[in-house]
Amino acid sequence: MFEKSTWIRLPRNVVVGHGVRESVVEVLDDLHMQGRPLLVTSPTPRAVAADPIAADLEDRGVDPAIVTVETATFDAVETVIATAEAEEANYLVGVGGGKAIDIAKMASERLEMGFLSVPTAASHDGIVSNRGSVPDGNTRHSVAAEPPLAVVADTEILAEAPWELTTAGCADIISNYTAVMDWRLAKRLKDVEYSEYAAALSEMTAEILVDNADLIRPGLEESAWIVTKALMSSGVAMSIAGSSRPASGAEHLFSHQLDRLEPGTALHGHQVGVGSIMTAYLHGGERGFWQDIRTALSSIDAPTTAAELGIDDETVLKALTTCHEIRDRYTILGDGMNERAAREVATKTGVIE
Ligand SMILES: NC(=O)C1=CN([C@@H]2O[C@H](COP(=O)(O)OP(=O)(O)OC[C@H]3O[C@@H](n4cnc5c(N)ncnc54)[C@H](OP(=O)(O)O)[C@@H]3O)[C@@H](O)[C@H]2O)C=CC1
Ligand SMILES: O=C(CO)COP(=O)(O)O
Ligand SMILES: [Zn+2]
Repeated sequence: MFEKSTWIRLPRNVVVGHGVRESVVEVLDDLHMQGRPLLVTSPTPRAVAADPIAADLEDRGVDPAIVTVETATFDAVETVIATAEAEEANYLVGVGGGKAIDIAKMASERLEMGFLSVPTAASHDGIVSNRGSVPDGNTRHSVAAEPPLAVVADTEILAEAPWELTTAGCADIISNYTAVMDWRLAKRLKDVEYSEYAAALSEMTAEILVDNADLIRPGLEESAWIVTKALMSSGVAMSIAGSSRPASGAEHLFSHQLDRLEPGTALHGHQVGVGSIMTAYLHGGERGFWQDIRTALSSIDAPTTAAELGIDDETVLKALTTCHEIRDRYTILGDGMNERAAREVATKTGVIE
């Protein structure tokens, strides 16, 4: 008897475009979300978007509360939960980069409340995903969490964000190539759960982004549009898969380990991009695919070396040789690289000198 079942959780409304920040109230109405919102944000996104959204809401007769979080920690999630309870909030609105949106996701899961995702940076593909990434002890990767009921992505705000945030988002997408290679390898070697639809969507998303690399330039609203759509498509792939597998392989393990060794030094997307160059090399040896990844990253101004990440060579080697321990996810790293092999891949790909 066929007993498999699947439950794909996706946002109901996705609104992307110029000035759509002002549509938050309409989106709430459309979802029949009533009562008091708690805006969950971080310092810069608060000034850029959360305060103006709060003012819009007040003008429309809604009385929002607001909480600002500084770091992606479980303490921050607890602060949001306590604030939501104290302020008698009925739903959450995450306004910011990956940190604010993930904290809102995790808190909404615990509070059993809906939430809206309002990205202020096209820097990561968690904008629509059903994953939340808040470090907990040794766990740094994402876990299942509440997906947003709706996304409101204002391309005017996203285009004005610092260019490196957009290049980080592009690199997070380009890394889908190696994530899917790792996923297929794990399917073949370990028979892990695999979705061809999610894998194809993830690869196609990277393909479209790379094909449009010429259009992705600083300050252009069209660029913000292209990158944001790609980030959402990648998030949908994760939701279809019910895991981050389509968008996270060994290159993400490398990045998560860098977050432990050198917290706050480089952006998530930039780290996974550099990781992807090296894991593409491991998948394809000298045959050239890793050069394609590196070229794609350079074409959108994303870092391709440890020096450009601001991370020293020894830390890169330490991350490469230990990151397979981060989670139970089979990748091209297998049961780990030794130092000589790590030095070879990092040197051959030009990541370290
Ligand atoms: N859940 C998921 O599926 C996924 C989650 N992630 C997670 O997302 C995080 C990475 O996201 P990322 O956005 O890079 O991290 P942050 O949210 O930390 O944002 C990066 C920086 O950008 C600033 N910022 C955000 N918006 C603006 C703006 N409009 N103008 C100026 N500055 C701005 C932030 O300011 P400030 O310091 O004031 O906040 C912060 O300094 C990681 O924790 C990663 O693990 C990544 C991919 C998928
Ligand atoms: O960053 C992600 C996808 O881009 C989420 O992946 P993780 O599950 O490795 O945190
Ligand atoms: Zn990522």
